[in-house]
Amino acid sequence: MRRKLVIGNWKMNGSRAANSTLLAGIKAGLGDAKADTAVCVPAPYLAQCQAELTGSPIAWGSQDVSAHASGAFTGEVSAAMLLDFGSKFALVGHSERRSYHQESSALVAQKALAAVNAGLVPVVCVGETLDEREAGKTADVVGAQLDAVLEVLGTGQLAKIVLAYEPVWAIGTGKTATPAMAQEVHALLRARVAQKDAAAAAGMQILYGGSMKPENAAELLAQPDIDGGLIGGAALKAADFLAIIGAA
Ligand SMILES: O=C[C@H](O)COP(=O)(O)O
Repeated sequence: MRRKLVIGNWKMNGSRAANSTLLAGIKAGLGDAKADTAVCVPAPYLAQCQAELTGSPIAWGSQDVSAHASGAFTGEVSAAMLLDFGSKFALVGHSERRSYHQESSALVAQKALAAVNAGLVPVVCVGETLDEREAGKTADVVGAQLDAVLEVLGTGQLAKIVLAYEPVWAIGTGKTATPAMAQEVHALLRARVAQKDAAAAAGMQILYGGSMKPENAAELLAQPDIDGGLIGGAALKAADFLAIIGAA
């Protein structure tokens, strides 16, 4: 039985004061939630998460990680640096990184590998655009994005990653994939992982992201291959984030 995992992706939002209020609200309302919980925050706030979340059940992580271990890579943050601040997760290949920063699937795969090698859990994001979906290319697009990662990870490493299916057309738009649409893609992603490592596929947490909110979370999270959520906008309000965690 896979545990449910709900991750809040704050994107480029927050301030020290607002973060404190949000984290305190989440901690206060978490109760005995059954789902695992984490927040992926802008890198400058990792120290704040470490200070305010250590000892709580809430894990934290980054929204990106360098493919390189160290050196002359201005502006990048290495996996070791993220670990220095107690991070557990690193998002890799979020569609906003792929589209605004031209990150290729090959680079995303190298980032996932760097994370795994350092002991971070990469949350590998895949997803198709609306044009790709309407052209019937969803399976090919997400399959190719996944394959790039499967190619670089060695035996045993597949059990150390989390996948997130985020249809690009559903991110921040208020449009959500129907539970059936999301389930179909999650099942095909799991089947593709199973071709390489059946045990890892059976245990792999595959999260859905894209306008998940309290009103639609329960139905999405009830699907057999949806193991949690990667939450954007609704993760910025403690009550909404807690409601989604409660639905998981
Ligand atoms: O990483 C989170 C996703 O991009 C979803 O964002 P959203 O919940 O605001 O649609």
